[in-house]
This record gives sequence, C-alpha cells and structure tokens, in this order.
Amino acid sequence: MLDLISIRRHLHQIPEIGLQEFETQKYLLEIIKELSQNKSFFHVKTWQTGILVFLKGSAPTKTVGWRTDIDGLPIEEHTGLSFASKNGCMHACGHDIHMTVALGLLEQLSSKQPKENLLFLFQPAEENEAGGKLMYDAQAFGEWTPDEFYGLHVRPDLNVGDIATNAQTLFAGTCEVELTFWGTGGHAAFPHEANDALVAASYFITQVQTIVSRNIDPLASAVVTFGKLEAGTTNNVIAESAFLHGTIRSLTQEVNQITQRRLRELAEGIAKSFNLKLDLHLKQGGYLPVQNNPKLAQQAMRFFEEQSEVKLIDIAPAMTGEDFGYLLNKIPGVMFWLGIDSPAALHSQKMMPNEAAIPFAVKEIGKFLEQKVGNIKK
Ligand SMILES: CC(=O)N[C@@H](CCC[C@H](N)C(=O)O)C(=O)O
Repeated sequence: MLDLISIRRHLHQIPEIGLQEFETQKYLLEIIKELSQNKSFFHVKTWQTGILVFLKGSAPTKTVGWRTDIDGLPIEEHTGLSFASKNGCMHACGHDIHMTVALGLLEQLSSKQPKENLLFLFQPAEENEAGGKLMYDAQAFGEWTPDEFYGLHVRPDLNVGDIATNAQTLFAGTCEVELTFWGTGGHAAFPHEANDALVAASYFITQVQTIVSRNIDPLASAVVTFGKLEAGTTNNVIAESAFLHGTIRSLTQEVNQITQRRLRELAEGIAKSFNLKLDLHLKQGGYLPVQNNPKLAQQAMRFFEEQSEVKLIDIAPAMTGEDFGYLLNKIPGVMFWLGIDSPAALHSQKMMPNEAAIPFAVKEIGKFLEQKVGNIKK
C-alpha cells in the first residue's frame, strides 16, 4: 500500500510553478508506474507536465473523470515544518494534498478493473496558465475525454470530515489585470515639466472602487482587487511609469464582462485626462465560474449525506477562482471543498493542512467514485 503521508510530505518539498512541474511529474510517474504493474487495463500518457491515467472499464458505458492540479505558488514557506519547502515556492494552495488524494484514489480504484472507464487527470498550471484549458484546447484527452468530471479543493476553515459543495456555482470566474501607465519622469522640484504616472495610478485605484459600488447590481457580486503597485524609484524623482497587477472576480460571466469593460473605460479615461500612455491586459483564459452540474451535484450530495463519517455542507459560492471552471463548462461535473482545518488561509505562507484529511478523502471519495464506476470488488 502507498504511504500517503510520506508521499504528501515529499510532494510538499518540491513545489513548482505551473508548466514547470518537471520534478513533480517525474515523482508522480514513478508512483503511477508502480500502481500500473500487471494491469492491462491501466494506461498512461503525458501532456507537457500533465499526466493522464486511463483505467479501461470491463463493460463501459461512460468515462468518469477525477482531476487534480499539481502546481505550486511563488511563495516562500513560513510553516516551520520539518518537511517545509526550501526552494522558494510553496504548496500554499494545497495541491500537494490534492495530488496525494488522487494517488490514493488511483490505488484504490485500480485494485480491480472497473466496469466504467475512469480517467485520472494530473493537471499542470492551475494557478497561472489555466492548464485545464490548455489541455482541453490541445485535445489532450482525445478518446479518454470524460462524460462526467469531478475534483476537489482543500478549504482551511472547514474541519476534517467536512465535504462541501452546492448544486449551482461554487467558485467565481476570475480575470487577471495587468496595467501600466506611461508618463514622463522628472525632478521632484519641477512637476510641471514631467507627467506623473504615480499620481494617475493613485486616481485609478480610487476610481476602480466605484465599479463594485456603482456599476454592479447590488444583488450580484464582484471583486476588484489590486495586489501589486510598482511606481517610482526614490523620494525626489517623479515616476515615469506605474504598474498595477490585480484580479477581477464574479459569479457570472456577464458580471465579469461588465467589470472588465468598466475597468478598461476608467483606465482609458485616466490615461487620457493625465495625458499618459496606457498598456492594459485583461486575461481571463480558462478561469470561468466553476458551475456544478445541478443534477450530478444533487446526486453527489445525496451520496455524501448518507455516509456516516461525512458532514456534507451545502455551501454558498466563494470568490476563489479555479480553471476547473473551464472543464466544467465543457463537461458536466462537480467540484467539492474538502475540510483541512488549517489556522492559516489558502495562499498564506503558514498554510498547514491537517493530514488526517488525506485518508478521510481517499476513503469517502473512493466510495463515491466506486459507485460511479461500478464493479470494484477487492
Ligand atoms: C483556489 C485558488 O486560490 N485559486 C486561485 C486561482 C488564480 C486564478 C488566476 N491566476 C487569477 O489570479 O485570477 C485564486 O486566486 O483564486
């Protein structure tokens, strides 16, 4: 049997940025190879740093998919754990837990040939390049394309034993914003001879706050957050340029597009009024809202409600983003939150999941997938 805790701790020490998950892929492939021994129904292929494992069913009428993401974040870890990452990146979004659960599920579900086909997707670049979209658009699934797709995401403020989802929208659609105002730098003492990009950026930051308060229906939801502003060099030099990096989030595509349009109008207006050049990139890529299929979600929720060790929570949507939204836009399916009881939030340098969530998830989600693909007797 796989030692899942050791596997998770090893994966935790080697986080890699999206589409550069080379060591992660190599390690996963070693374990997958071990699991595939003497199983003629077990097939593996790779796509860039992603991995697809296909278990051919004995009498298939459909293909059920389970997806995990495999990338880490450019965050320096501050957990103090003995197995903390030291390479400057961190699995601060829990993808080490996601991968380990997927391996545990693969071990369990491949112990005998399932009746239905089962695809395990180890997907790169969830955080940055929408790897799910890249793979789908490149037709990486081919004949292994699932008819139903499932996946999970860890959630720090839920307890181990909690599985949460809903029969509608679970996560927001996001859009990454990169914006630069270009002006003319100069001496602090001669502002009339320069054109200050930093002042323009400050007006812009203040004005975009009105998108949510004045352009979005109060009964809908949107977020506009700028997490990065870079301008200037020192106190007595007027900044030539100002760079802003942010994100838009909304529960529907319609609201996302209104927010994108309004942000563009405000940026263009500010650039015009300050006589600056504007460089604006709005990148939504595959980060569509994560919309659960109502019928499949209701079936899944009923299943988990009947499991004595699971506390099933019918949960409100969150403004987190996920490129699984793109895959669920193409293929019906369901995403779940898995409780991991971490005092620190997702993307925090101190994010520290309770590892008891791993055996719990493998056991309970394993039962869920077993009844989906049928015929597995150990
Ligand atoms: C679960 C989670 O934290 N997901 C990320 C996804 C990032 C999407 C994209 N790169 C963006 O920044 O908009 C999140 O930040 O919600």
